Amino acid sequence: MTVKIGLVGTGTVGGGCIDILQKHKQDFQRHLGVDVELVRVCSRNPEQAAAHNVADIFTPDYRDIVNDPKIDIVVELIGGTTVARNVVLEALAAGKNVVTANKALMATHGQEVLDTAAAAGKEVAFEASVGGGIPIIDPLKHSLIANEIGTVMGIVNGTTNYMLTRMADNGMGYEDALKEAQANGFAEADPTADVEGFDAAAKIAILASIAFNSRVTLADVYTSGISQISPVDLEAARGMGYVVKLLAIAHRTPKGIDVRVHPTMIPATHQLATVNGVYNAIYVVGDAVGETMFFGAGAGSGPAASAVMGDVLEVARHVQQGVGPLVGCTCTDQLPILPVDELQMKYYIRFTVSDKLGVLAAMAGIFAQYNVSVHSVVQHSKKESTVDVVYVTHVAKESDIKAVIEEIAGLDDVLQGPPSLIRVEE
Ligand SMILES: NC(=O)C1=CN([C@@H]2O[C@H](COP(=O)(O)OP(=O)(O)OC[C@H]3O[C@@H](n4cnc5c(N)ncnc54)[C@H](O)[C@@H]3O)[C@@H](O)[C@H]2O)C=CC1
Ligand SMILES: N[C@@H](CC=O)C(=O)O
Ligand code: NA
Repeated sequence: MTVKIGLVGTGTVGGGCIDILQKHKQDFQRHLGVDVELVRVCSRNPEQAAAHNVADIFTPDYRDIVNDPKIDIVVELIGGTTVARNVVLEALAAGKNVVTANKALMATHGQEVLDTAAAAGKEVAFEASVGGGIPIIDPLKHSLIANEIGTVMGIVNGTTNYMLTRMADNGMGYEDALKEAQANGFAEADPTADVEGFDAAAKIAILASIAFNSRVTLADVYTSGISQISPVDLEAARGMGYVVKLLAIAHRTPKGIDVRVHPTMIPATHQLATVNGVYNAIYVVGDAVGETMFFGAGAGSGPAASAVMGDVLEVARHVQQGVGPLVGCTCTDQLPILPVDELQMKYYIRFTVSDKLGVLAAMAGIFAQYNVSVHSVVQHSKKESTVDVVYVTHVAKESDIKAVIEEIAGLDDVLQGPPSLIRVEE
């Protein structure tokens, strides 16, 4: 039997999938006994289909794919939560299996998608939605299933990791680093999702849902991106023996799920500190297995297409064997989300202030007023009349830190808007 594939989206990831299919179709038959055929592709860019030699099966309308009775698997690679949601839900309702790389969709409408799949008796696979080419969803759903997972955390956005690496190691400016990441096909259509942390937040929502068997959505994740981070912070961190990474963190705690994304200072010796460029790494701790770490390219055409095609072949195998969905939704529990204000950690905070007598004393008074103990304070001259003042605190409560920042930001001699705030993990 030939399993027929319809592909919606022929951009970075879709194009990579077409390339893999064309290169390895015979190998899939020989090694796996799986015969797959790409029968229709759809996008807003017919020139992409032509560039991948599939102009003859191109359609501009996704309904030509979801309504085609001979198609077994619909691959959604357009992104976003509007048309993509229609493609996925309509495909399932029409009795197709679905493979998607869409973390925004799975982190916001995951329950609806999985319920629709269950009602239709079809599969939804989304390995590429987290960590690009790194296998992480499949290990959580299969190899690690015997564990109670306590922690899943890591670097899950290739764009920002690439930018932070270029800024720290090559002194590159923020805008230039972002342009490079976009040119490499790492960034989302709207890179705000990357730099403001929403892409990483969607990914940790997906991972936390699977790891803790409890639905976590994008809206549950406290999110802060890298747009306030400047090379000054990266340099200051280096001077203290730290590196700055955008970490996605999810811990199971007695009070609920602690889930967040924010720039984080980690010691230069930490196992995540050497994960650079577009690479991602996800650290998972289970009660039986202990510590595990998954590493690889988190974005880009080949890595993402590798994960998508892995799902396609697995689902195609099930279609060929006539077996139904093997693993559907695993969210059996309803754990609360821990409010971020309850966090207790160390903080790095940089303010830009006028170089005037009395400013530092006023700031010190505010720290003391909220019982936030300062570990170190360093003053860096910026221009003649302004200075950067960098504080590192002892362990403090998030709500107290917020109050300190708000009050200091209100002082006349504090110049910038929000200060640079980086949480410190030891
Ligand atoms: N680029 C990457 O490294 C990775 C991307 N992803 C995800 O994969 C998905 C696709 O991303 P990219 O390939 O990077 O995007 P892209 O922007 O390169 O390609 C998007 C494709 O969707 C098509 N499209 C957009 N709206 C459409 C519509 N209404 N009807 C039909 N086609 C439409 C476009 O014409 C284009 O062919 C997204 O969900 C993204 O989050 C996941 C892992 C890595
Ligand atoms: N924009 C994402 C692409 C993969 O999910 C990233 O940079 O990691
Ligand atoms: Na993956």
